[in-house]
Amino acid sequence: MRYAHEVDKVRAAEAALLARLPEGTLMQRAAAGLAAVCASLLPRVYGADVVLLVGGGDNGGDALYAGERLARRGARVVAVPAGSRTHPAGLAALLAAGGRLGDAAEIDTADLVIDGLTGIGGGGALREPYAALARRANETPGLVVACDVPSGVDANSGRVEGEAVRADVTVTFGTHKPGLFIDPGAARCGVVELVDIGLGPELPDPDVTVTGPDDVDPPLPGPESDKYRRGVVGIVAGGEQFTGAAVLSTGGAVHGGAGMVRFVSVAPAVAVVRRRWPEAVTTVIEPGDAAGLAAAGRVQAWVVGPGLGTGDAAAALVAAALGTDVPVLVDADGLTVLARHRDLLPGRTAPTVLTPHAGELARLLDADRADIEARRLEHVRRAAAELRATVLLKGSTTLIAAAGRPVRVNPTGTSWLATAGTGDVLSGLIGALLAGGMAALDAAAAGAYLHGMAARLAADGAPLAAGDVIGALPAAFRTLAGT
Ligand SMILES: NC(=O)C1=CN([C@@H]2O[C@H](COP(=O)(O)OP(=O)(O)OC[C@H]3O[C@@H](n4cnc5c(N)ncnc54)[C@H](OP(=O)(O)O)[C@@H]3O)[C@@H](O)[C@H]2O)[C@@H](O)CC1
Ligand SMILES: Nc1ncnc2c1ncn2[C@@H]1O[C@H](COP(=O)(O)OP(=O)(O)O)[C@@H](O)[C@H]1O
Ligand SMILES: [K+]
Repeated sequence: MRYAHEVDKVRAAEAALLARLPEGTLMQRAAAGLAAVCASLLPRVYGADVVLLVGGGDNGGDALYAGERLARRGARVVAVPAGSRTHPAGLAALLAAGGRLGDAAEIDTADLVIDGLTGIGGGGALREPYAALARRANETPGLVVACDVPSGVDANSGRVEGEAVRADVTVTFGTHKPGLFIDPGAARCGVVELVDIGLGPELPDPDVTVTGPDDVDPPLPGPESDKYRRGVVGIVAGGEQFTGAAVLSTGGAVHGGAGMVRFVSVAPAVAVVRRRWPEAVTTVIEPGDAAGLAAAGRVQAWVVGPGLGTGDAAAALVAAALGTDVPVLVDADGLTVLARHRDLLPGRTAPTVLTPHAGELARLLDADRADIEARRLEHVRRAAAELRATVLLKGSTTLIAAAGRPVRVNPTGTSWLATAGTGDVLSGLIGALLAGGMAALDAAAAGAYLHGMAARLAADGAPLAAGDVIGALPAAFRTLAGT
């Protein structure tokens, strides 16, 4: 499992390690790793044109020492300083190895550019001349290798406020930084290579982990299984007018491995679901009939909200589901209802999973949507703590938080998922995994992984419809070992 640490943890670990090592050791380890990756990317190091973009801090120092190593192997290395200060020992080493100082125009013809403008010390939008150098590096036909973090990307959050380097490869040191995994920063990194500088023993538990195939462990049927033991998921979705969300959520559950799907709603939604998913066992209720929900039969997890509406009838059903002692996933309209009835959450004894997009989370937290999108990690953590739930924040990087646990980042998504109805599929899928007995955080992470994988398989470079994601769920499950 790949993992990441925030900057303060990295600095503390570095300080602990530095205290035991001769001065400069860590920077030399970082530079050696960076130079080795650069050398592996060049057809030939000897004679290659390498430009170093050198900021005023130690990130620039790393780039200078990596440049020294490449110069010693015969590369023509030019340093372009951006700060009022340039790491003096690093610059001296580069010059002694045959490197020289140059200007920004040399970026245009470089075979390889090393971005050493800012690393974990960067903050806010890049100022000039840093920004202009980043812009120019983004236009060069040569390779761009970011040192530690692409400059302009906030290492903790992935936030990009102005110009940011778009790297082909990012060579990061000691541990990953969360911003390398979270968009928009993640999209600037290219391939991420981790260089071991010996930090491991000094590092605390990670702040963020990335779900890998080995972490996705959905319940599988065995000889003892029957439909009840595999898990019955109850879905409360759709209304008089909106029936599509109900169909999609039910489809996600049917193909998500539920032993049985119970669908509970008003007559028009039940009619449509029954036609599309004869596998579902349906119950017709009057609008807002909480007793009807309770009488639908035993379930091991509820999904409530897609297409439900946001009025009093919907609120009664959300309250009824949250009043049970089984896991409940609240999505879509259910979240809008919850924003007005936050009192429904604290009394729960069973797990609650909330699956908002940024707009829905903004309503839940009384926050600004743009602020949530800019600082997704911070907000998803805050939501999990304040709402006492597992919170899955949807969007171009799906993040999943539960209090006291590392935030999970989902790596499988694709921007083709940005189409109406795909979120409804996700809710049914996670509901099925909850009903199958998975813990809330694991179910949400596994659901996001399988959903993103299904979308990739279904899209294959072309637009997809939400229904295609359902159709590709079996193929997504098959990508996991052991299924
Ligand atoms: N610690 C260690 O042991 C190890 C650390 N290592 C390396 O050190 C890096 C951290 O070095 P660091 O702390 O010196 O910070 P760094 O990333 O160079 O940034 C500071 C510079 O950026 C500038 N700057 C900032 N924001 C800016 C903006 N918006 N726009 C423009 N400029 C801006 C800021 O300017 P100032 O604010 O001073 O004017 C200052 O000059 C780390 O990422 C890794 O590469 C490795 O060698 C392994 C061992
Ligand atoms: N730019 C994007 N890149 C990757 N995935 C995205 C992007 N935008 C949205 N998604 C994903 O698409 C789905 C949309 O869900 P949602 O917003 O609830 O839509 P709906 O309510 O129409 O079903 C979520 O899984 C979300 O993570
Ligand atoms: K950098």
